[in-house]
Amino acid sequence: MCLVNVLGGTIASVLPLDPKHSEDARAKLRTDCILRFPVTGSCSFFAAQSPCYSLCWWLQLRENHEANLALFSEVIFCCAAVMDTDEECSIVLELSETDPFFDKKKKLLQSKGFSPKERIYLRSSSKPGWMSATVEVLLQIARIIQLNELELYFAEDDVSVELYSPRNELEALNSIVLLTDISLSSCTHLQTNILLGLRQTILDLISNFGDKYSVKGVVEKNHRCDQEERLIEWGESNGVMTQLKIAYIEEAGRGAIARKDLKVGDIALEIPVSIIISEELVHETDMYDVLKEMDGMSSETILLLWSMKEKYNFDSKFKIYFDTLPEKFNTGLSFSIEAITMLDGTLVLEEIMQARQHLHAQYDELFPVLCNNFPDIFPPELYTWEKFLWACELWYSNSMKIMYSDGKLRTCLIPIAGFLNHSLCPHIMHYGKVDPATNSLKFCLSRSCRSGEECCLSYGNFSSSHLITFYGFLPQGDNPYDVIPLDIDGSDVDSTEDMPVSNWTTHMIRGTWFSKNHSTFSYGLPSPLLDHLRRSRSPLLQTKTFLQGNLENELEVLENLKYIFDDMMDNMDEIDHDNSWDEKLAMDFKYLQRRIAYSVSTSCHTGMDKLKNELCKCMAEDVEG
Ligand SMILES: C[S@@+](CC[C@H](N)C(=O)[O-])C[C@H]1O[C@@H](n2cnc3c(N)ncnc32)[C@H](O)[C@@H]1O
Repeated sequence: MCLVNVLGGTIASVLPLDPKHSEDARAKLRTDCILRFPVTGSCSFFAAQSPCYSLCWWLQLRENHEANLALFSEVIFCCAAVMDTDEECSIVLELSETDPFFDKKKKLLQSKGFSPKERIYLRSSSKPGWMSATVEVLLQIARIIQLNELELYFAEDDVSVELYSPRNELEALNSIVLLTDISLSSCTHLQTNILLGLRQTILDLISNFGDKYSVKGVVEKNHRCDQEERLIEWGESNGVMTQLKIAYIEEAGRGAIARKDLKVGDIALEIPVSIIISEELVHETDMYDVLKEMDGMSSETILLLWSMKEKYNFDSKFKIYFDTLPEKFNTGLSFSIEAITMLDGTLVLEEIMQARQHLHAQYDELFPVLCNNFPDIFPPELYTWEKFLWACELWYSNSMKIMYSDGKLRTCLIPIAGFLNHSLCPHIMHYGKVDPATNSLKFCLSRSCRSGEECCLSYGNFSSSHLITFYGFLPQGDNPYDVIPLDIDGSDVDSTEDMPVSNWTTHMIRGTWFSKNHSTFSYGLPSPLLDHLRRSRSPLLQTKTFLQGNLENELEVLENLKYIFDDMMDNMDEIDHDNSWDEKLAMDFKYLQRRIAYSVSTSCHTGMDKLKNELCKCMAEDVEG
């Protein structure tokens, strides 16, 4: 018997995923990330489901803007342009054996006719279309190599995929640009022409991709940004170099606008380490002397407490920065009871409730003890619950994790960079590592940005539930990370040699509109989930055949799934008051979750109809036979 529970629902029906698995996986991913893997979001699938609370309590509630290290550190897949003859060269794309998902990616590559190490020849040919055909092959391989765990879960092996996610597409395209740049440094004249041609083709693809998939922020022209301009002037007098100016963007507060056309590889913003707010700053304060003696006090907590006081320090070096911060952050953490009540039946309800409870517990642990014992250092009027919540929201929504030249990851506030908004199709993807040569943080473009266009970052591969809770917004466009995790009982499914079970230990579902394959046995649903459900119902059946027993099994799988998602929709009653910012966000999220559940239910329904037809044909053949 296989039980499926949707994580979410009402609070009472929530079953947590196995926390051990999540933690192990997170730890593994983190290690990989720091050493050689792009951090963006690989962890967020787990983070969104299983917040863990420990020393670094407030930070771990949210994987804050992660260090985006990939293109700055080791190239994550072996790739080399090998020069063959004057007129011909080849590029080798190799999936690294140390990739945490090596086996799964290898299988996917093989299903598309590629091996983990492929040499692609670039021939300057008179045949029309040779370049686009070559680029398509390079891209197919690069996309698979660049998949993160969640994208891999939803990857389909029996269709030609044009897009796994905007993140994946931009990573794949940029990895080929990087590869051609490496090759261009050592090649002959003729090879240079071929490689430059390839490079330009990829740059054009990046530009077209941005035009097609990005949702452009609309600048509100009648809003002044005097304070923000003062901050930029202050930054520039302290060594900041920027190609961006600040403006108000509809529904997103302030944002950064390109002052001129910016190309892939251009540095949009460069911030010297000297104006980054990190733990070193606090070391110089008397507050640090008190806090460092306390057990379990993390540097993030110390920074948070420091920022509560520094905001009111007229002599602060960062006064101009603090003056530009909003008085209210409007994240899920400050949702009203009315808005929270409206979230009943949704995934975000649990996330917000857990986070709030946790923050309250942490506040109670620190206060009023600190104020009573050290009133000069912790004046009670600055350490109220409201001010504490403000600081938590500041650090959740504005901090970034940065790797310094000493190899240490630090959680930082970065003046000016804090104006960059998030996009599902970002211009800047890698910004997390201090350049030791300049001792500065560089925000380089992974896709071009036209003069006057808003320039956006990726905060990480977060679900909308996570973005609402910790950032207070729902991104525009289809978010591929909006998954509904499923807690499936019955994971000990036996495998036989010819029918191996896919070794995914957690399962999930997302809007079936993301899928290209709605045929029988696929239905737009993730194959690891379907395989698991099939095997747990009937381990010995030869699946994906049109035999009666198998079709009946298949039908039951879809019936069960449909039942769960119909139930989810029934539990999300439609309430219609969207007066305040939080009630509007709650309604928008509810609509999103309903849309996902509806798409799953509809796909199941369509699949069931197809299966019933097949069953009828099967039975008719039996009768005739
Ligand atoms: C790092 S700040 C970016 C600057 C911010 N807009 C401001 O005015 O200070 C992060 C906050 O910006 C807003 N934000 C970022 N990306 C957004 C987006 N795509 N849509 C709407 N709001 C966004 C959210 O309020 C989020 O908490």
